[in-house]
Amino acid sequence: MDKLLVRGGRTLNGEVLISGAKNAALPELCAALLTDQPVTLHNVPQLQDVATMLKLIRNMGVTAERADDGTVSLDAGGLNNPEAPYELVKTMRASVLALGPLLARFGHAKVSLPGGCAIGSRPVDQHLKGLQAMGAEIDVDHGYMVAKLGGGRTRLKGARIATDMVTVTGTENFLMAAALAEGETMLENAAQEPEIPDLAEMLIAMGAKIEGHGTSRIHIQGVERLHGCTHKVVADRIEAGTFLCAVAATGGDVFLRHARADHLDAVIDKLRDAGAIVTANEDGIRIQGTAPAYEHLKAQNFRTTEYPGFPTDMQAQFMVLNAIAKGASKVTETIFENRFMHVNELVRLGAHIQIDGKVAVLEGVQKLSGATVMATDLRASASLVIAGLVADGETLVDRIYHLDRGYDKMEAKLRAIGADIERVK
Ligand SMILES: CC(=O)N[C@H]1[C@@H](OP(=O)(O)OP(=O)(O)OC[C@H]2O[C@@H](n3ccc(=O)[nH]c3=O)[C@H](O)[C@@H]2O)O[C@H](CO)[C@@H](O)[C@@H]1O
Ligand SMILES: C=C(OP(=O)(O)O)C(=O)O
Repeated sequence: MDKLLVRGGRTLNGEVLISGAKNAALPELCAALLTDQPVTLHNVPQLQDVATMLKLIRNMGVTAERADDGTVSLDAGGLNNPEAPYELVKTMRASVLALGPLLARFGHAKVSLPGGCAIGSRPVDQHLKGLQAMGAEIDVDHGYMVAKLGGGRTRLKGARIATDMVTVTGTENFLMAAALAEGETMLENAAQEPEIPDLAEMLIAMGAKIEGHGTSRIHIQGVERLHGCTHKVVADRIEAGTFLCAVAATGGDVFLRHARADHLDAVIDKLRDAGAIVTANEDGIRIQGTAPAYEHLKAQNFRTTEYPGFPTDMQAQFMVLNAIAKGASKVTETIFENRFMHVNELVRLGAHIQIDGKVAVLEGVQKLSGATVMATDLRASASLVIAGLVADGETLVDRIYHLDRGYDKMEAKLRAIGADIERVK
C-alpha cells in the first residue's frame, strides 16, 4: 500500500496549477447521463474518484474517453444498464448522484446505498424524499435504492422541495432530475456551494431552464429533452485552500494559478486574520508566509458551516495551522458528526488538542515532531501531509488511498514548490 514520506522544514516557493474540482466533476459526469448526445468536459482532475465514476458509468453502457489534457468525452446514447452496483459505490459516496439523472431519463434506476464512512453516517433520506415528491417510487431492497416512476407516469413531475438541512449532493440530484421533469420545480434551502452553479451552468448549456442557482432558492422549468454540451469544470477551491494552508504553515511565497479567491472568502479571511499575506487577481491567489508559524501566525477560532461559511472540507487542514500558531483556539465542526479523526494523529506529532463534542480545543506549540501516522479520510490525509511539511524529521503518512481519491498529483505539485516528499511502497 502506498505511503507518503515527508521530511519537514522546507519553505514552499513557486507556482501551483490548481486542478478542476472533484466535487464539480463528479456531478457533471453524472449530468452526461441525461442526454443521448455527446458531452465534453474540460479540466477534469486526475483522481481516483473520477476513475471510479468513469468505471461506474461505463458499466451502464456509456462511452467515456479521457485525454491527458483533462478532457473527458462522454456519450450516454448507448446507456442500457441504469444501475450502480455496490462494488463501485462503496468506495465513492458521490455515486448517489447517478440516481436523479437515471430516473429522469429512463424512469427507473437501481443504485446501491452508499453506506456510512469515516466522517459520519451520511444518510440519503433527503435525496429519497425529494425524488419521491417528484413522483418516484423508491424501495430499499437488499441494500439498493430501486426507483421507478409511480402512477403510470412517463416523466418525473416538478415539485416544491424543501430539505430538512442544506445538502450539496441532494441539491445536485434534484437539479438534474428536475431539468427533465414535467413542469416546475422549486428547490428551497438549496446548497450554494460554487459547485452547484457550475453544474447548473452545464445543465443550461444542455438546454435546461434554471434560475436562482448560487442562491438558496432555485427554480427549474423542466424540458422534454436535453442535448450535448461542452463545459469546463470550475477550479477546485478545496485543493486551493489546502495549498494556502500548507504555505501558511511552512512559510514561503506561492502563486496558485486558476484558484478562485471569490470561492474561498471564509478561508482567506481567517488566513489574513492569522497573519498570512494573501492577495488575488483573476489569474489566481498568491500567499506569502514566514517561518516559524509560531512566531508569525495567531491561532483562529472557526466554525464550519454551509457555503459561504467556512467549509468542513477545510477544517482539518486549517486545524494544523492552529496547532502550530501562537495561542489557544476552538474549532467547531457543525456539518459532520465524526470529522475529527485527524486529531489523534496530530497529537501523535506533538499537537496539543482536546475534543469536547463538536469542538476541538487547541493550544499552539512551537514545533511538531515527525512520526508514522495513518490517514483516515480525504481531508484528514491532507492535514497530515501539511503537518509533515513542518514537523522535525520524517513523517510517514500511511493509507494515502484516501488522499488519492481527491487530490490530483499532490506530492508532485508539492515537490515542484520545494517540499521534500515522496511516495513509497
Ligand atoms: C461529492 C461532494 O460534493 N461531497 C461534498 C458534499 O457531500 P454531501 O453532499 O454528501 O454532503 P451533504 O451536504 O449532503 O451533507 C450535509 C449534512 O446533511 C446530512 N444529510 C445529507 C443528506 C441527506 O439525505 N441526509 C442527511 O442527513 C449529512 O449527513 C451531513 O451531516 O458536501 C459536503 C458538505 O459540504 C462536503 O463535505 C463533501 O465534500
Ligand atoms: C468528504 C469529501 O468528499 P466525499 O463527499 O466525496 O466523501 C471531501 O471532498 O472532503
